[in-house]
Amino acid sequence: MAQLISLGSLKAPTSAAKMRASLAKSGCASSSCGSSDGPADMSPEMWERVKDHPCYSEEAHHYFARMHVAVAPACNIQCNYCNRKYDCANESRPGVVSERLDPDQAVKKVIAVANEVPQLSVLGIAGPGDACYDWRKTKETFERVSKEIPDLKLCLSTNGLALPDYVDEIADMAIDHVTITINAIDPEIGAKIYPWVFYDHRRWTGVEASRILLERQMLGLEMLVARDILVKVNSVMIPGINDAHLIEVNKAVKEKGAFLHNIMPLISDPAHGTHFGLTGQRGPTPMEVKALQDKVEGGTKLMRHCRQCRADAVGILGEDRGQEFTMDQLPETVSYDPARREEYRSVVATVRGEHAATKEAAKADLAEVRDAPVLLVAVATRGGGRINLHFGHAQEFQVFEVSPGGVTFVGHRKVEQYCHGGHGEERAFDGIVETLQGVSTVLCAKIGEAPKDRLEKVGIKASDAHAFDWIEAGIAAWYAAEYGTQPAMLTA
Ligand SMILES: C[S@@+](CC[C@H](N)C(=O)[O-])C[C@H]1O[C@@H](n2cnc3c(N)ncnc32)[C@H](O)[C@@H]1O
Ligand code: SF4
Ligand code: SF4
Repeated sequence: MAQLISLGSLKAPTSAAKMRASLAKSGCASSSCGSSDGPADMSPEMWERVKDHPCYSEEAHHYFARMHVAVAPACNIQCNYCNRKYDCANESRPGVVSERLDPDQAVKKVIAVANEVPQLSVLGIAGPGDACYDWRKTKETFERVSKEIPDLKLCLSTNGLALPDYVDEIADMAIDHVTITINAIDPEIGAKIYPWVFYDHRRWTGVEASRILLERQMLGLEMLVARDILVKVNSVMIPGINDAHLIEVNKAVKEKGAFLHNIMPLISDPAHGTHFGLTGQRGPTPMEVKALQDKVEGGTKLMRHCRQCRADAVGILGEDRGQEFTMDQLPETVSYDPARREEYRSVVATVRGEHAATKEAAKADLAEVRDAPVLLVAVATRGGGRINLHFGHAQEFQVFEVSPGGVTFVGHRKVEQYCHGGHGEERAFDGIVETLQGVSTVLCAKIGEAPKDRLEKVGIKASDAHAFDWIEAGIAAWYAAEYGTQPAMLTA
């Protein structure tokens, strides 16, 4: 299985033939092995549209990467949580960029990344301002990239105010995925989030501003759905302002046909210079986010794996390779070579087959279901769907809920890396313990005795007994060993 682990590291796979041979031996050499038609709750046609999009499919994010190009700096509204002037190269947060690009530079960067990052499947424009308000640059970038790399999926993110003006062009350009940020459907609540909007040549404030924004967001959503474009709705969860209200937002966007709802925690820090940062508005804890997400289950399908990326992020979700591709590092001229991306895709098709097969096998291998607890398990992974990262190297943990009913992904939690070869391990460890609130066990590829004992003292077990297992299968095996009951169903 060593070759598969090298895919799990998500560096460019170098020995596709070896990997296929290994899979053939295990009786799973074809991409049709397992459920290649996708999850049971999705039609095969829909699966085809999302299966390579790391944000629209939780399963795809183990294998595929996105990149954002920061060509849209201007914005037509103000949100109380956003300040695009504050920038830090080490920070992963929406609206943050190291350099703004013009469409020429963006095309060059996309080609350079596509040549180097074979996992790349999506090009997104998420600001740092608004992709629709800065439409001329968004459009030119997408049109030119599509000519060079026609199979790259195009994706944009907008507050929705200018969206209805461009829906027809969006459809003509085959942009299949659009994200609208909708934080409230009640203008009174919206007024606490948006101090002003700029619309129809003038600035609007207060409830009137939110009413206009809301009407335009809903109109844009309806127009996109009518053209069969997949819409993801982002909502920033702001405790005490719109947290309880997001249940209503979820219902409303479901009625209008949104495909996904992404409830994201407010990131708030006085140093960012935002209104909320300065007034001390806090963001929710991971457990508060989970509790809200659990309440809206049954409404619009939830995205739980969003990493709240920078507007110039590059790579697999959770890793950011943006600093490797700044303009000053790119060659004078670039030309697209599809070979590595093509090879990678064929390898992933095979590996996915095996992953699906392990789940099918686990379903078929049901043990008697007995009373056993519902637990949260945190997994250290570098991608590829495996438990393949050292505890001390994790910058985030993927969290799964496990019970006799199954294994379900519930979110990720970012942490400061424990081992950094310097001071600060104490602080990092305390942060990890706080972030892992509610988690009973950590599964990782390796963990030292010292951190393991310290975790145990605060009631968190840690184990590397399932190193390099597929994540869900590893969790299921761990659970079966601990509680004598195999989870009944494995869901991604
Ligand atoms: C930078 S925006 C770009 C797209 C567009 N301007 C918008 O707001 O939808 C990308 C996403 O990040 C969210 N965002 C920006 N600042 C945030 C913060 N401080 N905390 C949480 N989410 C934030 C926005 O609400 C939006 O959903
Ligand atoms: S709409 Fe987007 S870019 Fe504009 S202020 Fe809000 S979060 Fe920032
Ligand atoms: S911010 Fe969320 S939805 Fe956007 S690219 Fe990152 S993970 Fe995907």
